[in-house]
Amino acid sequence: LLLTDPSQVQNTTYDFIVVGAGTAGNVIAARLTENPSTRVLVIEAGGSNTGPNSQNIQVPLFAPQASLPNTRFDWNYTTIPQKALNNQVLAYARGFVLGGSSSTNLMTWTRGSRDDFDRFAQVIGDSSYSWDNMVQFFKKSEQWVHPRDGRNDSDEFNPAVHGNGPVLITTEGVTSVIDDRVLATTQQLPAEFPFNLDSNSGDLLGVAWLQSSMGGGSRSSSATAYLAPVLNSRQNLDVLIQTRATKLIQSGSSQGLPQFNTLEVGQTSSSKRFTFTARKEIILSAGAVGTPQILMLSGIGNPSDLAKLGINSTVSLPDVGKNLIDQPIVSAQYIVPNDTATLDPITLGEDPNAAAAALSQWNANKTGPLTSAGSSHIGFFRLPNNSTLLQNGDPSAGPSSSHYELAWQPEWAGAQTPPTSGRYVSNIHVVTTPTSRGSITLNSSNPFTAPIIDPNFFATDYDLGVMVAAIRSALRFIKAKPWNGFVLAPVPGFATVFADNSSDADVVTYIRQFTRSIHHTAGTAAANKEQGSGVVDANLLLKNATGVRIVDASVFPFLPSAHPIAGVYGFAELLAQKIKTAYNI
Ligand SMILES: Cc1cc2nc3c(=O)[nH]c(=O)nc-3n(C[C@H](O)[C@H](O)[C@H](O)COP(=O)(O)OP(=O)(O)OC[C@H]3O[C@@H](n4cnc5c(N)ncnc54)[C@H](O)[C@@H]3O)c2cc1C
Repeated sequence: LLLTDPSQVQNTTYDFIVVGAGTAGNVIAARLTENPSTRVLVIEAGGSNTGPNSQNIQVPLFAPQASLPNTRFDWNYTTIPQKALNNQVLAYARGFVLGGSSSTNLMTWTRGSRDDFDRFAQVIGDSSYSWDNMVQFFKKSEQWVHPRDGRNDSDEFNPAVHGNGPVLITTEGVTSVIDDRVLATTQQLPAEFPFNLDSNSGDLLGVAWLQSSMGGGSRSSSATAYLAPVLNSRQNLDVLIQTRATKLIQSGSSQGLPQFNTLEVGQTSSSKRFTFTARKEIILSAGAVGTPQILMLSGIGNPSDLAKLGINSTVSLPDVGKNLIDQPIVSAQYIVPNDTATLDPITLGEDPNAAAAALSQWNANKTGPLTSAGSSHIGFFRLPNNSTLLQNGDPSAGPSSSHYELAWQPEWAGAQTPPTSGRYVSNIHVVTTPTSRGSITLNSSNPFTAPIIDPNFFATDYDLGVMVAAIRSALRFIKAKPWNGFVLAPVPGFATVFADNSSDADVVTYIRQFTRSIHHTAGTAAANKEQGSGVVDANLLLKNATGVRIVDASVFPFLPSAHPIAGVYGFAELLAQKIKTAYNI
């Protein structure tokens, strides 16, 4: 049942309570309720993924609008001023809707590398998280569907890599004017930019066709793929939306440890509070911002920090909210001939007729330019082994992991103020193995006050150096022969960086002005095998307590050296199985 007010919930006790109907939360809820005798209550702060404006979270090309601040789908967070970015305050998107950030993200689907997951296994102390074991859970979460335009996609992916799960994965719904040029560049410069048929195979490196979580011409989220098919048919599943978990309440002790089986919820700062009890566990899946916030509101964190806000300590776990990892992203744009069929006439608003025609085509049969997620290709790369950036050690998980990512878009994209006309190709650059760490801290003991968010971008010279290297690498790509006569010039704001004699200082100036978050927040309730550090153990159970497990991006001790959501789904599938085994359900 879908419920919108806590007073509508008929029962006060369930087997499991899941906090957050986001990416991971819906996987857990859907898998646990496969057994009809297991009763699950899900609490979600945001609203429905259907209804007013929901086209923005369905149409692939509208994905950048899905996460805009001040919409009903976003938490509307901002960061504290970022010192390394000229003290800019950045928008910090998080999905506030059924499906969480899987309903609002940019849909890029990358698992990461074999070494990324083997490092997880080592740090968490459990071989379940190794690449070889995770493949079955990746496959359990997704399946390949063919691109919307019906073209032959056999040279765009490897079917053996993909599975038979609910999330739909595909390449762009339409081909683009840059596809041939990107592929020709991989042939011309194969040493630096090799072609990779499917970078979800564990071998991440090289340039691949971009895979996105969409199918049938629409976004595929945990709400559409996992929740919607079972929500009305399973009597043992209740989902309460528009309701926030305000704190965990200690219900007693078990095995000499504080036990948390009771959850307090409310709809506004001053509204009545309700409590629900879990017979077995409360599973926090509120994401890398929400989960540490709930823990700290419950007295779980650094006791002296919490005391300053008048919160009594229940469990001392100083790493709650620490170790925030995010990846910085910066874009560059190039001017291409005005008769080029880029996506700009639609996305920049220059041609309202083209935009209207594209929307009616999408409404009629879910085909056409709106079935593009924006990028055509994505590449993951390593610094050269002799790079001075690696002289103090390699922060990546191993030789199959990346240090940076490049992607190419047949349209204007980036933080710069967009023009209203013209045709462009954009290049994005991402540091995928950053060494900077930020934090989530409480601003107040009021659960309806946003926490203090600090991604702490470019706190290390390594991160800044990798971004410079990524931009220089992208320049070698775009200055290669296949782009001659097509890329006419960089946009004026990128001209200094583009110049053959640009200095590193020029590149850094650009980076400081235009870097944004890619919104891959993770690590704020990290899993760790060491006693005395981290927040959860190898089974993702809260340390020094009983009754609480955490399944979301906050448990990643590192980010995969790619986009994280396929890994979040994979972890959630693995944990659903671990929980079923633990309770014999
Ligand atoms: C704009 C944007 C673009 C991104 N692009 C990509 C991409 O292209 N590819 C990729 O791999 N990753 C991308 N990411 C990251 C990816 O989407 C996330 O890492 C992933 O979805 C996180 O899953 P999660 O389960 O940890 O959290 P979420 O999916 O965010 O779920 C958390 C849920 O908990 C709810 N919640 C939070 N607090 C409370 C509370 N107190 N009470 C009740 N409910 C609560 C939230 O409303 C939300 O529904 C992007 C993220 C964003 C925001």
